[in-house]
Order: sequence, then structure tokens, then C-alpha cells
Amino acid sequence: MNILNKLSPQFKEFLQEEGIDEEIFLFEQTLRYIRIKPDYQITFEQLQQQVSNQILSINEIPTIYSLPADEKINNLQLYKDGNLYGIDKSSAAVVYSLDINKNDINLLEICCAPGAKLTFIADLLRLQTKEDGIQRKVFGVDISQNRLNITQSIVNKYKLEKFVELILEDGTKYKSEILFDKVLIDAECTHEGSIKHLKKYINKPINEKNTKKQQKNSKASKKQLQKNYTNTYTTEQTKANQWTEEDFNSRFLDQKKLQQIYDLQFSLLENGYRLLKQNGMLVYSTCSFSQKQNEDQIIKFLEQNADAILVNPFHGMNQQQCKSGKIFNTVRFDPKVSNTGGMFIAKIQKL
Ligand SMILES: C[S@@+](CC[C@H](N)C(=O)[O-])C[C@H]1O[C@@H](n2cnc3c(N)ncnc32)[C@H](O)[C@@H]1O
Repeated sequence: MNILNKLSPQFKEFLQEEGIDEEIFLFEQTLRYIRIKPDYQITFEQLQQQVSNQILSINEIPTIYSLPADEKINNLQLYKDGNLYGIDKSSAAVVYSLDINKNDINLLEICCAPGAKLTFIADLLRLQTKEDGIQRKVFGVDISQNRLNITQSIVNKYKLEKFVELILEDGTKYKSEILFDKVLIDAECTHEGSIKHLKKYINKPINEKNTKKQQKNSKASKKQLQKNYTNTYTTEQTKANQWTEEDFNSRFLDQKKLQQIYDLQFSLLENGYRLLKQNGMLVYSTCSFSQKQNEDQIIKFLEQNADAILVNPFHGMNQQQCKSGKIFNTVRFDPKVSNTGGMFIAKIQKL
């Protein structure tokens, strides 16, 4: 059955209002992506033998490879030993756009869990430290304890503890005594760019979408969240990517909740920028296709911050596989063009 027929009229309305082409949901991603630890010594022939004979090198981003979408990685020895990670190419590109180099000592990622980008950043810092002995760190802030627990276990698995500090905090309020060389804000968003995940939800029969157990969990975790935080609009289920119907509706269809997310994104941007050193770089990314959550946020931010300028996120990277955003110097990964999940990337320099 055509998946477009399964989208609810309200969801279609959301897509229309946000200027998102619903045909995007017809796209089937045929590739998945992996990352090899940057200093792990392995030849391409060995990767073909140990991972898949269909592995391909992604030339634009070092250490990233593609596999057919249905290849599993969990049983691979390289994965078990902590030398191989699963990461979408669009997420790897977000880290690549930070252009991490020897001058970067302290980095900050706000909205860091479950840590796909954070562990990539930490690996690149570890590599620099291996060369010159100078200790470096990425500070990861997230509002969800559950998701930070998952992040910590990934950090431990990949032995990156010395290069990562995790902080349970609202990213709009986080304060620090140091300013950061680079800041990544991988902002909470409506997530409809994660098409693979959204399709799983849309394809579920309606009675599976909102089981009693999920409803109960959802209520319990909502209470917990209300106890801990005041400004979040998501439940622990959505944060663990196990959406209930209620989560789905509130994420896309409730105008008040949508406004809350726009406000949250802008406050994250403001706070991240406040924590950035002069001449430092801030990258803002979301996995939403929505202009209101992407370009509009950046335009408003630039209007209010005279010392902020937009710079090209891809210092020399071949941009054939992604599209320009709706304003100059921003980038969009459009699944139909890039064979990845959706992603928006903007890079701002503080003059
Ligand atoms: C898109 S996910 C981040 C993915 C992550 N950067 C990665 O690459 O694995 C968004 C995250 O924002 C977090 N979040 C939501 N509201 C927040 C807030 N006010 N402060 C900090 N984190 C928040 C959520 O808990 C969630 O983990």
C-alpha cells in the first residue's frame, strides 16, 4: 500500500504548512553507513572481508563507508571490539562541518544523546591528543537522564571516557566557567527527517500504536519529566524513539507544542552562542525538513546578533550529494538526493 495514503490529514497539513514535500516519504534509503575508528589500521580489502564485499568508501568524509541498507553490523567483530560505529552519513557530515583541528581544546555539544556525533567528535579529539599530548574534551549536555545513560555506555564501550564529560542539564540554561572553541547544537526537532523511523511508526497497525503499556509508561514518564524539568515537551518514550500515538500527535499536530519547539530551538541557539569563544564556530543542525525549524531560526538569529556570520559548513567537501539550504551557506541533506536521512546544517562564526 502506498505510504502516502496512510499519512493522516492532520499530518499532511503539518507537512504542507512547513513546506515539506510529502513524496519524501516514498523514498527508500538503499544504503546505511558505518564509521571506522580514525586510527584503526585496516585496509579496504580487509574491510571487504570482515564487513561486507559491498562496502564502499565515502570519499567526502574520511573513515565513513556505505553498506547495503539491510546489512547488520551488531555481530561484526569490529563492532564488538569498538572499532566500528553505525552512523548516518548526514550525521557524520554534521561533525565534519565542525572542522575539528589541533586548535580545538574544549568543545560543547548541546542535545548530545545518544551520542553518535559526540563519540565521533571525541574520537577526533583523541586523535589530536595522541599527536601532541594536549588533553582535549567534548562536553555533552542533554536533558534526558535515560538517553545520557545510553550515551555513557557507548562512550565506555569505545573507551572515550577521558575525552567526554556528560552533563544532565537543560541546554537553554546550561552555564559554564569556560567558553568553547566550537559548539554543536543538534537541536531537538520534529524529527520527520528520520524517515526510516517515522515509516516504522506510520506502518504499524493503529491498535499497536498506542498499547495500554505504552500509555501507562508515557503517563509515568511524563510525571517524572514534569518533576525534573519544566521546558521540555517530549516524553521519555519519544526520547528513546518509541513514540506513542499521543507523542506523534503532540509532536506534529499541536500548534502550542510546535511553538514550544521553535522557541526551544531558538533558546538553545542563543545559549550555545553565549558559550562560544570569540572567533569560535557554532554548528546548528536538525533532522527536520521544516523551514521554521531551520532557515527561519538562523535568519532570526543573525538579525539579532550583529557579530554572527554564516559560513560554508563544508570547507571543500564535494557537495554533490547534498543540496543548498533555502539561504546561502546552509546545507540540506535531502534523502532523495543523498541516500541518507534528512539533515539541515548551518555554521555560524562569532566575530
Ligand atoms: C536529535 S536528538 C540528538 C541526537 C544526538 N546529537 C546524536 O547525534 O546522537 C535531540 C536530543 O535533544 C535532547 N533535548 C531535548 N530538549 C533539550 C533541552 N532543553 N536541553 C538539552 N537537551 C534537550 C533530547 O533529549 C535528545 O536527546
